[in-house]
Amino acid sequence: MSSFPAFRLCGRLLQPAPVFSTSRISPLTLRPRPLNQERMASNKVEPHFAKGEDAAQLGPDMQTLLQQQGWALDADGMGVTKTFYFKSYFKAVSFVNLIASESSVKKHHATMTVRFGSVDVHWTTHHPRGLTQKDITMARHCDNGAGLMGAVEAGQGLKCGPGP
Ligand SMILES: C[C@H](O)[C@H](O)[C@H]1CNC2=NC(N)=NC(=O)C2=N1
Repeated sequence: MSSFPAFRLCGRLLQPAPVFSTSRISPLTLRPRPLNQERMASNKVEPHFAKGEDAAQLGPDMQTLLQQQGWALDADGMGVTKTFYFKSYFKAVSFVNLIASESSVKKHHATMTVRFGSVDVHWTTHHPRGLTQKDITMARHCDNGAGLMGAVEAGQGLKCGPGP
């Protein structure tokens, strides 16, 4: 049990975690193991295109998404993810509905997490497994839709603050 005080933010119980805990110390090296993010950054993940996709054609479009549009590969390179930020919860939900509408048309559906002022979006293709043209098309649709909904830069989105 932690001896640090716990408090609530946005309904979540927050407990400060020590930077290094003994469970993260390797008995062999006595050095802390890297945090998840560090591990992912040092492990270069490559896009994994689904069987039957033209990787030579999709590759450059994928690189544009990753290098210029703020998308990131997920841990196994089978999907792409991006967080969109909004000034209101209503805008965030409207953005989700915009994507949901196009998803019905294209029969391709994102995993989306709506927060107070942001939406996490993840695209992947299940059959065949990997990244496809559909994921790229829908990711672009998200970028266009975010523009229409007045998405803002990270840090400018609506944040959960202390109540009155
Ligand atoms: C039959 C139906 O079209 C498929 O199951 C669709 C549904 N929506 C989907 N959405 C996404 N993101 N990936 C898929 O592989 C997928 N498959």
